[in-house]
Amino acid sequence: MSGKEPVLTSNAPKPLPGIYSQAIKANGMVFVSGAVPMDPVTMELIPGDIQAHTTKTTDEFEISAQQHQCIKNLSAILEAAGTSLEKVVKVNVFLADMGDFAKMNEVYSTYWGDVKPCRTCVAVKTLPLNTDVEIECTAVL
Ligand SMILES: CC(=[NH2+])C(=O)[O-]
Repeated sequence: MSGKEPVLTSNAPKPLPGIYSQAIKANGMVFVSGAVPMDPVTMELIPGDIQAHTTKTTDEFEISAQQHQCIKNLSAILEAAGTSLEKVVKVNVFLADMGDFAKMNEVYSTYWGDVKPCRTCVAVKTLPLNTDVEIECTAVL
């Protein structure tokens, strides 16, 4: 397999068959595909009012919930690969609307402790399934 080892866990949404892997381990690193805010059990995008601790359903809570789900999915894939969120060195965040930048950062800042991974954030025209956010990462094993 030329030093490339695919990662597959049922604790994260299944990848599209024949299209991409959840992650690839290679050369002491793990490269994780973009995670969308999909529930791995239902394979559906989480609803906007998912925040269990509030009844608010504003855009702010919607993207927060979506972002937490993306990171939860990344975390499940990293664990399946034998590493963890703590070992992430690079993150790419894709937003459907750069107007969400500040609220995305509010949630984002609660992860990764003091030494944050490198990060790129871009807004794109649309994301798969019309979600608001997609996040990918690279970690060391
Ligand atoms: C969802 C995703 N990672 C893709 O490339 O379609």
